[in-house]
Amino acid sequence: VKANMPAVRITGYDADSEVRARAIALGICDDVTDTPGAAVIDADLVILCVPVGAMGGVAEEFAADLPAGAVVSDVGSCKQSVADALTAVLPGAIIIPAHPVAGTEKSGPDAGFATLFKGRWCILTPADNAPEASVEALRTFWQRLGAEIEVMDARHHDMVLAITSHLPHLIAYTIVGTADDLQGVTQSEVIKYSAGGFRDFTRIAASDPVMWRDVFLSNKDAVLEMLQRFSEDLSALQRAIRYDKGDQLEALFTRTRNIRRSIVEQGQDDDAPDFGRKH
Ligand SMILES: NC(=O)C1=CN([C@@H]2O[C@H](COP(=O)(O)OP(=O)(O)OC[C@H]3O[C@@H](n4cnc5c(N)ncnc54)[C@H](O)[C@@H]3O)[C@@H](O)[C@H]2O)C=CC1
Ligand SMILES: O=C(O)C(=O)Cc1ccc(O)cc1
Repeated sequence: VKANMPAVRITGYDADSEVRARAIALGICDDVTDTPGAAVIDADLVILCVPVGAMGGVAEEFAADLPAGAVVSDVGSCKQSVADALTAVLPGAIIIPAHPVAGTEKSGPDAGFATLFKGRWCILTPADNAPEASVEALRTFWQRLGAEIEVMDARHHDMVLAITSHLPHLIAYTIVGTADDLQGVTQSEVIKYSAGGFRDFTRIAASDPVMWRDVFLSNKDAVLEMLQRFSEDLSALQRAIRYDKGDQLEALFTRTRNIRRSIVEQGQDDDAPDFGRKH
């Protein structure tokens, strides 16, 4: 925001006083406050950037100080639970949940950078009664940060992101944990012989534990649905290996290679191991 909209005044609040001090030192906030209420008191737009399980509690803390007409949004990785939590504690407020599908495995104020949202999707999930002018204002805000905008229903968002982002993280956490638990294989061997695929998993598996705990608990239904389908497909592969069905394995691997090729041909990937790319 500082880089793209220098006239916008940014007031920050974080429960951690060290984070508040760092935000000032980095120049990413003009001011920080000691309470959430003081941060929102003259706001046009409030953006909640806390783990998804903490959104409702933070909103409750500033509810009494929120100016009429302010737009309340967020950047959480799942949307229906956030919409429900905010609606419950901010009756009558203009709530437009959002998810910039961009990030890294790093967190904290030092992990941000001005081009993070450039060319990435930002998904808005306004309720049906959200004022059109406010949705358009939030669309313009994210466009000014370089993002491309999609508007969709919160439940649909949660289903799509469950397969494209949440399940890949769950798989990464699992495989790195499984490798670490192996008897008879030392940790140094895992590190020494980790080929590209495993290294990519370790990057994803280094993502913030609290953030991802909250994503899985908050998007439980969609994640469990996708996990069920994934487990069935994995079992089918397991059977194909057990019964030497090489043709089945080859057919699947050919299909998936073609999917990857079509993504690269369309210029929608630069080979970076990053689930946050647009498309
Ligand atoms: N890291 C990523 O790549 C992406 C994260 N998101 C979403 O963005 C949100 C924030 O994630 P990050 O910025 O990565 O995390 P972060 O760890 O950098 O920042 C979260 C901050 O929230 C503060 N906090 C926690 N509970 C609080 C409370 N009750 N009151 C006040 N402050 C509190 C923490 O002290 C921390 O500084 C999450 O909802 C996450 O799902 C969305 C897209 C990408
Ligand atoms: O680091 C990666 O590869 C990511 O996938 C980052 C990311 C994490 C959470 C999101 O909701 C969106 C993007």
